[in-house]
Amino acid sequence: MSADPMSDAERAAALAAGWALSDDGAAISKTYTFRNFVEAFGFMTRAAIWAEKLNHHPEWSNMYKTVEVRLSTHDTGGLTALDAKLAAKMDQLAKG
Ligand SMILES: C[C@H](O)[C@H](O)[C@H]1CNC2=NC(N)=NC(=O)C2=N1
Repeated sequence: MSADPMSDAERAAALAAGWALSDDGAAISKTYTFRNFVEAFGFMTRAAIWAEKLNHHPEWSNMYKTVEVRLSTHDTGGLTALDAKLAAKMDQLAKG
């Protein structure tokens, strides 16, 4: 699936939503903190379903009630519109 490079507007929106840009500009990352492990894992379950729908998958790790997420488009080695789309969807899903 080819994806357009992430636009300046999409990057600004992600940063405004609390995502951090990597030093090389090729990824964005964010740590979500939930009330407990079950809510953290429920978020991951919901996000996994959407990642599969988008065919765009996060690099993430879960420690108890936190979920660390890193998004990048492996096929292009940088940030694309798919990363912006998945980031926005994850933010929405994190609200429960
Ligand atoms: C073959 C499969 O469609 C590709 O490997 C997809 C799967 N999920 C993906 N996820 C991410 N983050 N980047 C990709 O380039 C990517 N490519």
